[in-house]
Amino acid sequence: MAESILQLSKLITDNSSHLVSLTASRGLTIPHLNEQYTEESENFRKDAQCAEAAAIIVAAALQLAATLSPPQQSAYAIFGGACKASSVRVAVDSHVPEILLEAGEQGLHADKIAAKTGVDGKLLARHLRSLSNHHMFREVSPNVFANTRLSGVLGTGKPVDQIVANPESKHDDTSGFVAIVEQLTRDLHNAFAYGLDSIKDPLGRSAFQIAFNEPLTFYGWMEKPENAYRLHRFGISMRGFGAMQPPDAIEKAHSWDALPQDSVVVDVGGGVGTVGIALAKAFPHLKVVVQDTLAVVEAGENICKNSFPKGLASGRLSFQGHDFFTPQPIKNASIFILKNILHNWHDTQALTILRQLRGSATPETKLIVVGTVIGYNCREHAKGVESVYKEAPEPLLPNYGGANDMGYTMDITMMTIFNAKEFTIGDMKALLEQAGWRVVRVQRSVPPHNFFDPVIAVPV
Ligand SMILES: C[S@@+](CC[C@H](N)C(=O)[O-])C[C@H]1O[C@@H](n2cnc3c(N)ncnc32)[C@H](O)[C@@H]1O
Repeated sequence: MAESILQLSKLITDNSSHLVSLTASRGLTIPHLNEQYTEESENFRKDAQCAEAAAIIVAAALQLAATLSPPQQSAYAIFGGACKASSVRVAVDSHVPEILLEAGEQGLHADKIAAKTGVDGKLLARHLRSLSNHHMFREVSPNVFANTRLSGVLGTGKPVDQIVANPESKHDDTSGFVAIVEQLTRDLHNAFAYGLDSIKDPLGRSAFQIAFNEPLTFYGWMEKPENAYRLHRFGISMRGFGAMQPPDAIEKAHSWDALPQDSVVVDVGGGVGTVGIALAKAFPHLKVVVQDTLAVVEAGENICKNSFPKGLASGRLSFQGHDFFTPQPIKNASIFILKNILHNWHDTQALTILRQLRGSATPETKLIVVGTVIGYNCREHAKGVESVYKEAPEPLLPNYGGANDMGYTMDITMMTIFNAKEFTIGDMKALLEQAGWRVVRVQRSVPPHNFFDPVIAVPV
């Protein structure tokens, strides 16, 4: 026990020195916790060595806390998470991060914050104080609160008057992160309470379906006219997830350069073409086809007419309406991409999607599945699969523990909404094999970029 405390402390001190000297030598800055958040403040983490050192420090600090805190308190922090989510919802729906951005360093009294949106100042102060205990907001003097980096990311950056006058468009033209926060803490939070009911449900309904007494799937529910705001916000939240990934991630996911001239790359369920456009721009020798539902590809084509008209005109990029549960019409693809698709579907439906692609694959076609690969929390690898992943050093959990929690949260979220999952490499191998694909390589990324993990498979 004493030895593990010393090992963890050493990881913290060694990597802190490493991080400080790396950033100094590269002219990068580590932001202060109490600074207002800016996108540029995260620049140091774009350096892979800095990102790794930071991840090790965080993982070690959290493991040290778990080791030394009374277990009841550590457990309380986990099972009491609903209270914190409730406070976040109060803060975000009351536009507190935007109000405090305008208030600046000295902060604002909770009564004045509350007056801007008509909530109760005394109750609001208690929510903000509870969050400030985790450095989300800070109490600069009794009942006076200011932003920190953590509360800053909960704000859209828009003027408060504008949001209050037009709350329905709060998320328009934003990075999408606050749309994710609102979606999770408003709608999905109700569904999370029904996880136990779902795993016991003889009808196999998702927790979402039980909570909302809804026979439709989550997507079907969002398409109801009364959920127009939710559907709109969902689209923006997808952009938010995209923004959390490194911008050149798709370019690094495969040796695109090595593909012969005019190789056909099909992004199946490619949305409005975010990946397709990036690939066609970076690798003009490819022919990229983005497939999705008709309404989505029409929207994508319109976006592309503005952002990349040359791609459309030259035929390097095209959009095609296609239902991925039906036979794949492109029979000469070098690459099929499935990015963030399989985790939305139950295994039986995911299997259909994969089999439709297998049915149209040539012996040389490769399938690239991109999403989160959930790490086992033990040091055991999937046999027969080349895995490009740097495990965290002992005595940390191999997958960086608490420094790498988002994938696990996403997994439970997918279970809650869709009865679906984020895949471990074992799950992925098994599913792909059933559909006639063999996994040959997994390229997992070190936190925080680890929900963009390409899995390469070939036809069996
Ligand atoms: C989570 S989004 C992923 C989009 C994109 N691949 C990305 O990573 O940004 C899932 C996509 O699947 C599309 N989709 C849903 N059902 C589909 C179907 N039956 N056929 C084709 N696309 C579908 C949706 O329209 C949406 O664009």
